[in-house]
Amino acid sequence: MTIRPRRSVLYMPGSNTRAMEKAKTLPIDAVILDLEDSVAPDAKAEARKLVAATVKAGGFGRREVFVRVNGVDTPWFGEDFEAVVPARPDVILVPKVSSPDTLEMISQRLLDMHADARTRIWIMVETPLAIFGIRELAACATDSETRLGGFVMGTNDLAKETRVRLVPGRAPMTGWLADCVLAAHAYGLDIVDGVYNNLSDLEGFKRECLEGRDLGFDGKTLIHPNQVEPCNEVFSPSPEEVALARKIIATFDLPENSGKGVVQMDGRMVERLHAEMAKRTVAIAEAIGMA
Ligand SMILES: CC(C)(COP(=O)(O)OP(=O)(O)OC[C@H]1O[C@@H](n2cnc3c(N)ncnc32)[C@H](O)[C@@H]1OP(=O)(O)O)[C@@H](O)C(=O)NCCC(=O)NCCSC(=O)C[C@H](O)C(=O)O
Ligand SMILES: [Mg+2]
Repeated sequence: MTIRPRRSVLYMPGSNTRAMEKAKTLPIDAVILDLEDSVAPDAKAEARKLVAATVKAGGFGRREVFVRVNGVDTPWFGEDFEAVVPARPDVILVPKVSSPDTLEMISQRLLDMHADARTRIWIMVETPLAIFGIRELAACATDSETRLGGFVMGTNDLAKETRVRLVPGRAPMTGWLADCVLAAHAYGLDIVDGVYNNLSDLEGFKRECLEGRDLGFDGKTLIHPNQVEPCNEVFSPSPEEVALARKIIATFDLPENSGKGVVQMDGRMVERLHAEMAKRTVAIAEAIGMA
């Protein structure tokens, strides 16, 4: 089983050369070089050039490289796309996508530009309409031409659009988050949780990481290097979980269990579905260098 870990996904403004260089030294799974909200209108053209050159130059190692372009309804989208696609990032992240039509338009554009086959499209889920239509958006993954690879939650924009408050525990939003996780995983997509704005509150941040992990997110988007370590810790399996996973796999590999769907192990029921989950845990551990 091959798995691409996406525990820690760090945003940085595409206008900030120092941050983009620093990202190459951080233990993150992915970077998002941002051309949208963190770049002021007057700085967009310069940032676009800088991001295209940074992606082309490479040096991010095993870290996956996302570029967040401006939304399709903005004056910058077309030029962002023209500059970023030839640079061949792993992912182009498109904000404020609310319907499959937009996704199809983006895919057609990639096709017309003969984009590198490995470049995927991810979308930010951050409008009320995207939440209403999340299943239809996720179902676009069944058409490989859309290149849809996953979702990133935009919890700040969701709060802005709905007037929901970003309170500890996120109770007002939990139903939406859970629906998005369900839709993503139903169609084999990865999904990454939104950001935690208070970068000096690491306790609150860790609590929100745990919340996201327990809801089924694959990782969390981050805004500052000090969030990386606690995030990786929460979204990595513990050594005990990996050891248990190996034991479950080994138990089902025993010749006497070959025909069994369920066995008893250390006083608990273990089914083949647990062996499948265990294989995923081990694959993640291997991918992050734990095993
Ligand atoms: C928030 C910040 C502006 C704070 O920056 P700064 O004041 O420079 O912080 P520090 O002095 O503590 O920085 C220490 C060193 O770390 C580097 N740094 C800081 N942030 C990053 C980063 N994100 N990536 C890489 N490196 C970073 C500094 O350069 C310092 O390095 P050094 O000098 O070598 O020691 C800043 O953290 C920041 O800009 N964060 C990202 C903001 C961003 O991208 N926002 C957009 C995404 S969030 C979003 O849009 C939400 C979504 O759409 C929604 O709707 O929810
Ligand atoms: Mg947003």
